[in-house]
Amino acid sequence: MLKLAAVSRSPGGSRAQALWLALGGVAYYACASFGMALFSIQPSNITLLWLPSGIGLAMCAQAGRRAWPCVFAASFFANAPGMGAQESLAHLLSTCVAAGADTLAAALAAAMLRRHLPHGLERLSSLFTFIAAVCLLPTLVSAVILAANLALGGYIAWSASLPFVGMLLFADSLGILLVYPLVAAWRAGPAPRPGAWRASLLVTLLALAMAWLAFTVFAGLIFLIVPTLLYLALRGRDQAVYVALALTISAIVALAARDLGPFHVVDTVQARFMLLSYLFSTTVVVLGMALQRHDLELETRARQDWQFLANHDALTGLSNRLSFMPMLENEIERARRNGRAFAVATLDIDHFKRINDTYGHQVGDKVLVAVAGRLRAALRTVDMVARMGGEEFAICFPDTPAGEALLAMERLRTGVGQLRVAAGGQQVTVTISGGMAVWRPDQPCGVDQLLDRADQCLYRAKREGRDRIVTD
Ligand SMILES: Nc1nc2c(ncn2[C@@H]2O[C@H](COP(=O)(O)OP(=O)(O)OP(=O)(O)O)[C@@H](O)[C@H]2O)c(=O)[nH]1
Repeated sequence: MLKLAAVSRSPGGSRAQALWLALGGVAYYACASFGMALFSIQPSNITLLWLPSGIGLAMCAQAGRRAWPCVFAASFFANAPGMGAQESLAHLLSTCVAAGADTLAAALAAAMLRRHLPHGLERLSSLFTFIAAVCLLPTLVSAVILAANLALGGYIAWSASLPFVGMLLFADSLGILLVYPLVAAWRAGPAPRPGAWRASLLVTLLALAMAWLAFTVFAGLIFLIVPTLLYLALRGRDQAVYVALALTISAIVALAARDLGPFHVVDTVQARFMLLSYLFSTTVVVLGMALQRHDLELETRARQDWQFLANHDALTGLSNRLSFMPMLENEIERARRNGRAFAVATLDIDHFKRINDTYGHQVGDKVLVAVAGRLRAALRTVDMVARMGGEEFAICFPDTPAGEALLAMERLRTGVGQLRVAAGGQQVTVTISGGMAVWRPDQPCGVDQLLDRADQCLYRAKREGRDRIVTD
């Protein structure tokens, strides 16, 4: 699963941020200049991949408004030669509008990221929100402005503006999709060990070699790049995966800019191989993702099982002491806030040792399960019952005055007395003794003290002859 952290605002001071912005600006300018040279389909000069959109987003997500002038300047200087900014005032204005649109897209994407994915691209389920809100929407706004600006400036015909918007939308979104995860993973994760890079490097080289061969020898190889990168996505470290993805996609776009290669097929043998490769890669990718999801489900279920086992008694399924104590603590907090009383009881099966000694441990266990079942069935859903250990149980009656809780305890005592547990040909009956303490707002006390008071009452019930409830 793709797990990414957000590009956060750095607490590292304004100096570090200035350096970050300067580096971002240079990277923006370099990628934009190279992009126009490498990734454009000649002679239309339409850029197929605009990595600066991702760099601009990372800069704005990191530094907010302070990044805007840097993005604007980097975009302006990258666009200026192509748009002839120095030739006339009109061209200068068009270049400014283009740089403004790029800055707007970056700022908008950062704002959408903060609003819709404050923790970044953390889960597979947030990928579609990321694509729609952070990639497509901001780039659509800038693409429309850019296309209109170019048409108004006479750079392109109005009839070409619509396909131009479509191209920009994809090119800019792709830039965000490739750069943002890379930057986020770099800033969030620990630096990978050199050894971890070796395997990733080999797979990256394999993907790059496939891209080159697809454009020179066998077109269908283009589709086999997908399962190769999927292997890395499922096995490699985040940083390595995003580096490989960015490099491979950039290489493909750069190769395609000169010659459409595998995307321009006339040879039937090549076309059939492409078809098979496409079907194979689609199957592998879908299967891989489905298996990944299945693995995650198993992991989640195992974690839930462990959590249940840690908080519950394995024999009776009731909560155990470990989970009962914090529940009781919460209840005390709640009662303190509301100024309401509530009751706590501890109860114990009478002469349980005798049952074990007479009928054996297995019957003793059956008695414990039967008593636990009766307690759970007779109590309200809001009441909390736990097996505290051995044959001792505890109950918390939230928001319940002493009289009502005592009635409930008496009902439990009678109910348990009516239980019949089969032991060979015989029927075993049991009784319980209980001690009850009431937490009152005018006499507040802590968890240990409250349970101790209930225990003292329980001892009294035992001393006074068992099969009874005593309250303090
Ligand atoms: N079968 C079974 N017995 C258990 C379990 N946990 C504790 N016991 C037994 O429960 C018995 C508790 O005995 P005692 O503490 O002497 O209490 P008692 O016999 O119920 O006597 P009073 O509480 O004074 O009425 C011991 O024999 C323990 O071995 C369990 O999970 N299963």
